[in-house]
Amino acid sequence: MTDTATVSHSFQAEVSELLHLMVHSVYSETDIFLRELVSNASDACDKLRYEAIARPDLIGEGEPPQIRIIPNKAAGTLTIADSGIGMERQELIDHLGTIARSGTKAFVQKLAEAKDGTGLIGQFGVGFYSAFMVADRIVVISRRAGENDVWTWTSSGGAGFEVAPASEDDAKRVTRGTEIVLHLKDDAKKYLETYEIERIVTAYSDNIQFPIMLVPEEGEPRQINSASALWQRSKSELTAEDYSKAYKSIAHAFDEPAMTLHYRAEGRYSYAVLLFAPSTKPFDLFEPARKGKVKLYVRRVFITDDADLLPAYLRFIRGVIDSEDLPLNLSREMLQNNPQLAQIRKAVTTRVISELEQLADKDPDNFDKIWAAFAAVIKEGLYEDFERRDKLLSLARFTTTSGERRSLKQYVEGLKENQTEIYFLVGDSIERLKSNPRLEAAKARGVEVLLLTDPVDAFWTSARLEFDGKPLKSLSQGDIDFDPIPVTEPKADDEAQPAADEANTIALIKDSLGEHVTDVKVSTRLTTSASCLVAGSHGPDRELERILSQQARGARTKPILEINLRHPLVVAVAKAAADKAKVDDLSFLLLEQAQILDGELPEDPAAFAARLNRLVLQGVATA
Ligand SMILES: Nc1ncnc2c1ncn2[C@@H]1O[C@H](COP(=O)(O)OP(=O)(O)OP(=O)(O)O)[C@@H](O)[C@H]1O
Repeated sequence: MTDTATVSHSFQAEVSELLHLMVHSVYSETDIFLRELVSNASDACDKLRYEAIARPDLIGEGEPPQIRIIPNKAAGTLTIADSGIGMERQELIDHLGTIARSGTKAFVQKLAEAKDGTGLIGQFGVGFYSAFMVADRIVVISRRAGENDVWTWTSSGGAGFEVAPASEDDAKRVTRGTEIVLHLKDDAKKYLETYEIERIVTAYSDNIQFPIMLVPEEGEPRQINSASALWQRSKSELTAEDYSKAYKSIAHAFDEPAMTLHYRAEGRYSYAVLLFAPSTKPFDLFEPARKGKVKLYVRRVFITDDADLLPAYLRFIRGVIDSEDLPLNLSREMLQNNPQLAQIRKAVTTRVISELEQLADKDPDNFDKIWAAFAAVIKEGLYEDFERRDKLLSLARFTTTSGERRSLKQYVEGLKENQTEIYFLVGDSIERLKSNPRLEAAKARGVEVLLLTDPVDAFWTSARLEFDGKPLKSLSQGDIDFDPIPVTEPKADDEAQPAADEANTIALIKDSLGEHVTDVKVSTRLTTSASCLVAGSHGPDRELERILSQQARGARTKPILEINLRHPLVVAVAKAAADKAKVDDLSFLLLEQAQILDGELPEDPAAFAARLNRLVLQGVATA
């Protein structure tokens, strides 16, 4: 194989799936293809400007980085050309033949599952491939900055693409960067009209920092975007619409921002900040890498979106930080160890959190959107960011036995007489938690309980936090004493029921269950159920143990069985004292019931079924 031949390649399977959808899509808002291509062109110009800091010859006397849009009615083509970094042969194959971003991969999976994925296209960009919505053939001609070779990539969608050396004419014309020639489908010919192009660029790409030149078939090329770094402008000049557009173009987003933070820090270090919180959740929020996407600029030059400018628990925040005093030639090591960046990170993090606090106060609707989409991420900060833990706790909103989106401040305002702790239960669904027997004593006293169902909840709650001097306590741990809190809803029939003899009953059950539990105790938290399981007061919460053991990250400890002395099943144990087999059956039933109420299986389901049958049949026989 030589470099002079045309070589055919197949698309990665996900790309073929995506293209199939693009080609057959009935999605009406095809305009976004232009935004995607212009934004790729702008990224290419950013990369060139960055590489040229170390190698000024890459730009040299050549064309400054810019983007041109060239309609050609006779040929039926629309060309998007940039004088950016360009791609060499292998880059064309890799970048325009596969999907690298995991977010897009997840997106394609969603598309495959959805019956009609067209709504998803509008909600999440799909980059370069969206051009196949409007074009039936695409030719890409590219020259990497500083290289002699120029390459052509051609595809009509379908299974694959071809890569070949560019023709002499093409090579002469493309001195640096990339030309993307779209052979428009018949129903997409409107994109050859200059007013259409201008409309779309103004709507989606006005904030692109490089000049976007419209090259009409007649007349002179003219710039159609304002090409200003919006974050450098003063707040008073800008409208909500300006910000919304900036968000969409900087974050490649389709939703509206739920929070906008724009300010300039002056002092020891000067920098401009323009940050947004999205109102919807992206697909890659729970990537193990937990990477943020805030872009670092230095004096208007894009440096990287990989500088971790905010802690991982704020990775959903999008936008730009533009420093006046950092050096332009920041290396990767400098990014990690630069004290000035560390300062900026600290100050901006604090500012984002205080902005969220203000939003919660002044614009609860938008705050709720952020909380609904990103609570599970923000709560990671509760065990990671010791310094800001209190602030994050007051930001947090919870579903509780009293309602939804309750803050701890509201919780504390509603504390009952003698209540000194904040109670919570962790589990996997609100419905299941609501029927959890451990809630009974709290319910009888009108005590509010936080119901926590995000996986992260089992982790941060293990950190033994306090709010307003009140410790947060799990109802599935041992040492809860509800007795000092007066009962507001006494259970008449409970009182009427004679209680079983405490010492005797406990001894009987302990003897039956042996190693299956660490202890058997009388419960103060049960009023209607017979039994429940709790962890020791110093061990981990049972839910955390369950999650860790599912991930094979720790063995489970034996629980403590708590029993309700007034429950008929417990009373029956005492009554059956002389019949060891029956005491065993009843004791195990108390344990197994409690396991089932926790959403677990009894250790030996067959033995459980046999036991249940025996007891039921005895009951039927005596009835
Ligand atoms: N005009 C261009 N110049 C240089 N490289 C490009 C150009 N267009 C695309 N690429 C390369 O192809 C890759 C894939 O582009 P694509 O639009 O599919 O995804 P993306 O740009 O990474 O994602 P997104 O569009 O969401 O930012 C880019 O990351 C880039 O490396």
